[in-house]
Amino acid sequence: MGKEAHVMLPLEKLSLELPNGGIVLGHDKDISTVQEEISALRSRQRHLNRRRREALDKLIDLKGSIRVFCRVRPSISTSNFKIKSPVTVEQEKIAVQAVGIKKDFNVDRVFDQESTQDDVFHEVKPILRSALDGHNVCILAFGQTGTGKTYTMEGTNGNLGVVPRAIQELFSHAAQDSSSTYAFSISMLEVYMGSLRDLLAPRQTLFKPTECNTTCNLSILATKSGAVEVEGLTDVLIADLKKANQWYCRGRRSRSTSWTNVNNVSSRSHCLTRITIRRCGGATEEVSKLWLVDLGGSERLLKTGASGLTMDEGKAINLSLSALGDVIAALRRKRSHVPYRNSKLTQILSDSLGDGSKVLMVVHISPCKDDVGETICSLGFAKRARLIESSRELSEDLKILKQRRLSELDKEICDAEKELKDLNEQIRSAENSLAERKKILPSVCQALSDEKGSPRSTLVVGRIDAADSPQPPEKAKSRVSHGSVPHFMSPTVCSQTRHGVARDYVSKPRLTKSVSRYPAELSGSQSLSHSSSKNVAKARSVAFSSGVPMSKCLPVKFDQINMSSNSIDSTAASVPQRRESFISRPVQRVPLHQHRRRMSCFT
Ligand SMILES: Nc1ncnc2c1ncn2[C@@H]1O[C@H](COP(=O)(O)OP(=O)(O)OP(=O)(O)O)[C@@H](O)[C@H]1O
Repeated sequence: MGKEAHVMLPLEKLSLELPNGGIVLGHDKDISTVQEEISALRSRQRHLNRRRREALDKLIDLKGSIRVFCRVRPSISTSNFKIKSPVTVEQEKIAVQAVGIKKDFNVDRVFDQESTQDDVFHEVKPILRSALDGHNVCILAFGQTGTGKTYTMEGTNGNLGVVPRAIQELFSHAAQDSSSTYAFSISMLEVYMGSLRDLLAPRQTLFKPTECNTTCNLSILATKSGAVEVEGLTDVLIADLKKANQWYCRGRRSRSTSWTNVNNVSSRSHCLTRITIRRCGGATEEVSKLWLVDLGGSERLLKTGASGLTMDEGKAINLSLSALGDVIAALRRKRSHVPYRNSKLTQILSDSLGDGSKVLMVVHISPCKDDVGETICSLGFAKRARLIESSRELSEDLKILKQRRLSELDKEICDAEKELKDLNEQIRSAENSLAERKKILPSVCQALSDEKGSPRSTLVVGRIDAADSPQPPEKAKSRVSHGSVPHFMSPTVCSQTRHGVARDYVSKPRLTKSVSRYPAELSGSQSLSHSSSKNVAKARSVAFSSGVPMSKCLPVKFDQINMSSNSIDSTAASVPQRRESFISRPVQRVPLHQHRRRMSCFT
């Protein structure tokens, strides 16, 4: 036997067997170990997610489920000398001082004239996590006309506002969180003169551009579970951030705006953007709504110089804002009846303003002396909203305790998020590694799973009961012409002689393990002389007929083990001893050798 000869060894002899039945290839981990690792990481991820959610809920409850921020618009005075503003601010306090007036207001956070869109969004971000966790969330921009509500919510191209940043944040979180899958959809509508307009409705080409070309006057329905739905409102599933921004821009363009003395592009309606979040984690699906509302500006009609339609629009805005004020007052007094139905605006938001939901109101004020009256009105509104949380005004001691608890919860959330980030990385890399293994050893994986349930060492030589044996693939099946033996293996004269010997073994049950594990006529070269694309199926059908899963065999060069060239035939015919390799005959070396090389690409 020359150096070219090869033998076949069962895979388990070349690798380390694990107690769980898996096989370690080389020094690497096996597939089942990686799978176990992934499931352990996932269970830790679930635990941390639960902890993070609980801490966030506590934090938001402690801070107040209705939070009020105040943003002061930069002064737009063009005159050279600076007029002292009647508004002075601290971190959580605003003082308004003018002739005969001195009022202080407390809010949860003040953004002064220098504040940036980043500063505002930084404070808004935690409440978005609540929306992702399954709570209904409502973010409202409120204030006098021209004070920057639209600037805060929409922003400009270079200075994105809360809505585009929130959408971005939702997608970014969804990409990072491997414990749940998220689906987002967007709807936009405007409450205009007491009726609802669908801002994302398909354009009706028959309308002239100046006419109302979006669905008007939609009606509001309350479902049995208490959820509110706007009948017929377009809800677009947004697959990615790009699509989301496209739809959002489209909705913005459809808004009703007009010129007033106070604002060149004054919104003449309340614009409501709704992001519906569907979170699927395991067997449960949670649906929550994130409302981002740019309220129409409260205005003194004389001041805005509005007349005709613009005046009517202003009146409608003021009416619905006053209805919102009534709802807030009823919630504050914990009234059993909350007058949601007094306006379309409050009706739509009714399931996102009350119990279980989180509300954030950003009140916008002007720094100008001329606007002091409106500033005090807006801050009065903010104060009422804030009082919904009864325990707001605390003693200094309690404030310190509360602050300490808030810091603890903050830290808990940060730690959990940090660990979750690391876990996500680990899960991703483990999943990649699992996919790699599955890609590299498809035949091995298949054979290992096929083999489950049958003892690894049991060998049946000869006829196999069809019910017990794995079915060969269709292609292999078509070639079978002699029972379970493929056509290309139909017995030759020589092989029939040997077959007789093999049959003798079958009749002696105790020999089933000790015989060369491959019957003589199924020697390596015969079974493995196929093209690589077909060899798995064919080799399997051979293995089936021999009772040995082919994928457990790895070819090794003859000279790597010490064995005589004719040992297989001689042992088969004589005393059957356990033998786990066999030698190809010289004439069959080339195909087997080729096969070895092909098989090597799987290892
Ligand atoms: N923080 C800010 N920084 C820079 N510019 C601002 C800021 N706030 C508002 N502005 C500018 O002030 C003008 C009015 O703002 P905006 O249209 O957002 O007001 P509004 O409250 O939405 O008014 P309306 O209620 O009439 O729609 C805009 O030109 C806007 O760019």
